[in-house]
Amino acid sequence: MQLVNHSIPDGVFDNILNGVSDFFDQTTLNERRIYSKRSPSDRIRWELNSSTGENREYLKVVAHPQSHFPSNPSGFRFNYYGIPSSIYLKLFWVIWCISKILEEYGKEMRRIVIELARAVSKSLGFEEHFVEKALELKSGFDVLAMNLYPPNAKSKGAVGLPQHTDPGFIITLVQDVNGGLQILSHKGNWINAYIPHHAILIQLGDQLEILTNGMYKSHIHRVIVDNNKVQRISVVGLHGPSLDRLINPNAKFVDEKHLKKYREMTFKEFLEVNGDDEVDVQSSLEQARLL
Ligand SMILES: O=C(O)CCC(=O)C(=O)O
Ligand SMILES: [Fe+2]
Repeated sequence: MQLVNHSIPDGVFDNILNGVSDFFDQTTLNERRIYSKRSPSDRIRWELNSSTGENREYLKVVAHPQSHFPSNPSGFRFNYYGIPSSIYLKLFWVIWCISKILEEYGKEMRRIVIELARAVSKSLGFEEHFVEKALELKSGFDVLAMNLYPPNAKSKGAVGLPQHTDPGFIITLVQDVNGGLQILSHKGNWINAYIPHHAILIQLGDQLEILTNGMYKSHIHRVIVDNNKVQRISVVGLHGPSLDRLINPNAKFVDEKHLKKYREMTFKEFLEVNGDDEVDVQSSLEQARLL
């Protein structure tokens, strides 16, 4: 689904995509490596995968309930592991310059997500706050992932990101150039996602599938890079329930004909099933499946 009439000023999209592009342009790979995973408590996480199975660099930042953009010092590491402080200061400066943009973007996406939660509640026949309450979205766990895919000439294969679903309620996505993202249709065909300029792509996440006992399906998607002449940036908002919230198929969707298909887990447990931690925001829908 694409949201076009969203009342978010165009400048918010231009700022975030330019800001993320500046971040990658103004820093070297070695400098960005500072944010490699070192501890599960890190609130900023960088990774580069450059192989036949995945060609993507990303920076993930926790955006809610507490934003960890580097204007908030708890999100920032200083002077560990013998890395010269000049590199820390440079990265701090570069990210600090875009932190207001990230914060503004994160807030706009949350507003959209709450509006969608109300629309989804009504579409399910519940009162409009049903989803917000069931997932405790007020203290929902949101992560922004800033993804950079190389042009085909620089990738190690056709795959930007292998097929997966994303945890959470709703996933928002904006991009600088079209190309690469594909969504699996219910008939089993890969559909190229075309996202108009200044539109937001909305995908459904695992916890909505669990809450509705499989009535709404989490979107299976992947990124293919072999047609990309230029590099592509996407900014993905993973908007989830509160980490401590137990997520269970709602009774309305369970009866003798529709048995409970997923086990009950807190969102945090769900994110940790495969040995990942919450900032990795990896799916474990298959492990949660009972039927
Ligand atoms: O970059 C894209 O188009 C998709 C990224 C994605 O699926 C993710 O970050 O989970
Ligand atoms: Fe994804």
